[in-house]
Amino acid sequence: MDIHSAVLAIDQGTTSTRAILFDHQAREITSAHQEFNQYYPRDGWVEHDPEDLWRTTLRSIERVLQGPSARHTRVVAMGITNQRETTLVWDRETGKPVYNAIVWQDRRTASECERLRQQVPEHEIQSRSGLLIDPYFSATKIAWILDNIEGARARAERGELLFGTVDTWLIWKLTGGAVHATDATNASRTNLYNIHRGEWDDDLLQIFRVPKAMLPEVRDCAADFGTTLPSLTCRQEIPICGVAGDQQAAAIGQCCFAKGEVKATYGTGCFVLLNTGSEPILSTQRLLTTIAWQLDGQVAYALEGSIFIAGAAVQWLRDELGIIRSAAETEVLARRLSSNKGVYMVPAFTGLGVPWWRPDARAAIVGLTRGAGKAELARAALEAVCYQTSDLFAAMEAEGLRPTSLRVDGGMVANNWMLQFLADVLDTEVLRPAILETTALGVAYLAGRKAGLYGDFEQFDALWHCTAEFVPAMDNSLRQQLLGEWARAVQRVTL
Ligand SMILES: Nc1ncnc2c1ncn2[C@@H]1O[C@H](COP(=O)(O)OP(=O)(O)O)[C@@H](O)[C@H]1O
Ligand SMILES: O=P(O)(O)OC[C@H](O)CO
Repeated sequence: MDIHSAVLAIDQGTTSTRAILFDHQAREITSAHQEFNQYYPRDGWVEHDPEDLWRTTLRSIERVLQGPSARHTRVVAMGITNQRETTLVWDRETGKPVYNAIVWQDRRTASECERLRQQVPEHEIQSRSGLLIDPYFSATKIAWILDNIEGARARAERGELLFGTVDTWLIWKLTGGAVHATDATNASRTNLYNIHRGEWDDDLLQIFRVPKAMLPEVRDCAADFGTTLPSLTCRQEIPICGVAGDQQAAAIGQCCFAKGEVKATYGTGCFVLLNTGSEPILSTQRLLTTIAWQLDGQVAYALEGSIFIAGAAVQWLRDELGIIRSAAETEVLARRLSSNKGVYMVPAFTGLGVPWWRPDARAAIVGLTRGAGKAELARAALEAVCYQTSDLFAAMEAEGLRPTSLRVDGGMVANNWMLQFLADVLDTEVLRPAILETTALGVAYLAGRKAGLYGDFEQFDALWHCTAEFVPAMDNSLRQQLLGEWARAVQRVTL
C-alpha cells in the first residue's frame, strides 16, 4: 500500500478545537473536534483553562492520527491557527500557567484602557501597531496578569515568565518547551508589535508596561517552529511549519490574495479582512490595520473590521432565552416574517467593536410590541449581523476601499436567509465557497507550502470555487430605511 503525504491543521478556536488532515491536493481526509468550557468569573470576564486548550488539541490530534483514514498517510507538516489576542502567561521552568487564559472577548481592562486613552494620544498607538486602545488586544491583558498575580511582574522582568497567544502556548507544549515563538499575524494583534518595522516596539512595551523578556520570537507564517515530541503525536515527529491567527488563515483559505479582495467569517464573532497589499493603510474610520501574512520576509497587510458578537447572539437565543432548539431554526423563523416589524437587536453583550469601540456598551432589543415573539427576535439577531457588516463596509468605503464582492465562511453561513439579507443590505454580491473550513485550509496551505507539498498562491487560487452566490435584490429605499432604523437603535446603546 502506498503511503501519501498529508498536512495536519490544528484550529484552536474560541469554543472548540479542531484537527483536520489534508492530502497532497489540499483535500480534507478526516477531522476531529472537541468543545471545552468557557469561564465567566465576573461580569465582562471570559477565561479558558490553558490545560483545556492543550488537552483538546492533543485529543483532536490523536483522534485524527489514530483514525482509519490516516492509516496510509505520513504527516509531513503541521499548521497551527488560533483564536487571536487571547493571552497566556506561564513559568519558563515548570511550564505551568500563572493564571487562566484571558480570552479576546474579556472586558476587564476597560477602565485601564480609559486611563491610557487620557494619557496617550491614540494615534501614537495606531501609527505603530495599527490597533487602537481597547481591552480586545493582548497588551492590557498581560499587564493585568502581571499586576494581579502576586510576584508575577518581578518574575516576568527577571525572564522567569513567558507570554504567548494560543499558537505560542501550543507550540511550546508540542515541542516540549523547546520553542517560544509566534508568527507575525498573531504578533500584530497584541498592540506591542510594530507592524511597519516588524519587531516588538519598545515604546509600546513601555506604554503598556510589558517586559520584553517574556515575549516570544516572531517568525514568518511559513517557517520552522520546531518539531513535535513523538510521544505527543502518535509516535510521529511532525515539523510545525505554518502558523497564523485564525482570521488571517481564513483570508488565505478564501484565497484573498489580491489587493481589494475581502472575506468575512461568521462564527462566534464576525471578522472582515480586506487585503490592502504591501502597504499598510492607517484607517481614519477606526478600522484595524493588521498583518494578513508574512512569507519570505514579505508582509501583506489588511484592514480589519471586528464584530464581537455574531453567531453568539443566536447561541444566546438558544441557551439563555431557550426560544430556539437549534441555530438553524433561526432561518425558518426569519423566513416566516415579511418584515422585521420594527424590532432591532444591538448585540453589544461584550461592548461594540469596529467602528464604535465602546467596551462599556451593553446589548439592547428595541421596537418590541405586544405581538413580537421569537420569530422577531430570531430575525433581529440575524439582521444585526448584517447591519454590523454594512457599518464596516461603510467605514471601508470612507477609506476609498468599497469591496465589490464578499467571500463568506464560518458556522453561520449555513443560513441562506441571512446571506441573502446580507447581500441586500450591503448591496454587494455575497459568495459562499465549496470549502467552508477555510481557517484550517489556510494554515494547512502555509505549512504544506513550507514543507514543499503545495505550490504557490496561483496553484492554490485555482482550488477556490464558489458554490452559492447571493445577489442583491432589495429596493434601495427599503435598504436606507432599515439602515437608518438600525443606526437609531445603535445610538440608544452608545449615548
Ligand atoms: N444555520 C445557522 N444559522 C444561524 N447561526 C448559525 C447557524 N449554524 C451555526 N450558527 C452559529 O454559528 C456559530 C458557530 O460557528 P463556528 O464557525 O463553528 O464558530 P467558532 O469557530 O467561533 O466557534 C454559533 O454561534 C452558531 O450559533
Ligand atoms: O475563535 P473564533 O473563530 O471565534 O475567532 C476569534 C478571533 O480570532 C478573535 O479575534
